[in-house]
Amino acid sequence: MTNETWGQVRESLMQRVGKNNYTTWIEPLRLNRLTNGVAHFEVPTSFFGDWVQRNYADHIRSQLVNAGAEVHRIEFAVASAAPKSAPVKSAAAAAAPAAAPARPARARAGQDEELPGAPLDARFTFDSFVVGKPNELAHAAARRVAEGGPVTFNPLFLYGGVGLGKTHLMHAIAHELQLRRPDLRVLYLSAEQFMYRFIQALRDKQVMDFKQLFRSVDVLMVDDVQFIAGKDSTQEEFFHTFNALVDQNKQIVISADRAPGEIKDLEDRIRSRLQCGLVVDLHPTDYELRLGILQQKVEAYRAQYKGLQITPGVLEFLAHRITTNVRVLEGALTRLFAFASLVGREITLDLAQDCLADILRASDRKLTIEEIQRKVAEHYNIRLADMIGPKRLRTIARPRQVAMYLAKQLTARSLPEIGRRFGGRDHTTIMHGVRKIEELMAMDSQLSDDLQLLKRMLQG
Ligand SMILES: Nc1ncnc2c1ncn2[C@@H]1O[C@H](COP(=O)(O)OP(=O)(O)OP(=O)(O)O)[C@@H](O)[C@H]1O
Repeated sequence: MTNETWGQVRESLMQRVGKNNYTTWIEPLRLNRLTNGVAHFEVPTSFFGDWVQRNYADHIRSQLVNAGAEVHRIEFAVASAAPKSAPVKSAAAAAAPAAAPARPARARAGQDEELPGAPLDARFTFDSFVVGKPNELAHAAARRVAEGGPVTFNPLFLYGGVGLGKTHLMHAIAHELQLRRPDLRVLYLSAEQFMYRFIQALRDKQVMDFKQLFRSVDVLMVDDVQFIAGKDSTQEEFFHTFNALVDQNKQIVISADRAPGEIKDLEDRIRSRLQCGLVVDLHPTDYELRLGILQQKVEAYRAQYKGLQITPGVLEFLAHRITTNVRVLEGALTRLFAFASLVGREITLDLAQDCLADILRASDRKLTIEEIQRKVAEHYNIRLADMIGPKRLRTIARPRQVAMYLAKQLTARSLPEIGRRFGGRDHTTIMHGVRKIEELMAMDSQLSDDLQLLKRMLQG
């Protein structure tokens, strides 16, 4: 196997494990050799090797096999030239991907000490972030923090499903702060990196240094905080760091894939602290936002692929069909441009359908009414059988109407078809249920929050 193959495998690993995990754990790996079905990798520290072995070795092996390499086992050994205990900074900083220009978040204004942050992706700025209804509040809050003025809400807690722009917004805040307030010490890292640093500090008996470092920043941004749930000592340390910074009136920005109240195994005191500031939701994208993002990306591609034509309607088609997340949407466009330029053809609807058949098929997954009923029943803690049963008690009838409403909104089923799946009810009953929920939603914010959450879970 060549290093080129490993390069390709790394690309697919990034898709599988997510960008943050990739940057922290995969990028620093160096393929040494492949002999007798064993792939040998160099790692910066033995802790690093253990971690990757436990969490990512299976992924790595299966991607290597997919790329045609004969690999039965993976081994990790500490690189001989590497220092005995490499700080996480070296893992993250060494990881700056060649294709995505990145620069590490550093201490500024005459402070020599480098902060142990993850690299910032130079592409993730406010300029390149497309704002639409689903993300306008998150964007406005991020902008406010990026002004670097007095702290008005602490923390800013951004949450939303996969690939909806949380990391992008956090990097944008960091970039903007570095421009506007170079005097501030801004630290961005993932919760996983926070834990890694902390464990390393424990092992090297440098916990005081760790505490001091984290308490000396002006703006702390921690991505994917759900990662620390269930990790007791890391949670404890995070809690203390958090409190110390809030007490000093330093800004904290947190992101997660769900709201603080929904993160399982998170200590109550942390949960309630996280809820103290501004909690903002990045909603799933709508058609207009997806189209806006595609149009912006196409502009960037035009410079790269000069002369490549794209027929009207292709972007609308993609925005309509690929609804999963922005990362998939971007991936589709990248593939389309690369393919069209290789074969020297215009990007037409036919070409898009051919070249993106797998992505389009995957996005086509149809939500069933049964799935909706099950999720709604779970959410309201009622029995699934009551969804189709005759009970008229409000505690059961209301969730049933919520499920009817979602079935109408999220599937292409007609009212009579929906009625059949709700125990043979008449279509007028379904219509009444849908209208009732529409009316209530306007007055009842709890109900409208419930609906947002259910939609996100069902479409996620
Ligand atoms: N509104 C937007 N405008 C432009 N690009 C966007 C927007 N939202 C997301 N993206 C792009 O989509 C990709 C995924 O976004 P990002 O990594 O910020 O997602 P995330 O919410 O942090 O996901 P994860 O939960 O996987 O960490 C990035 O390339 C980002 O630039």
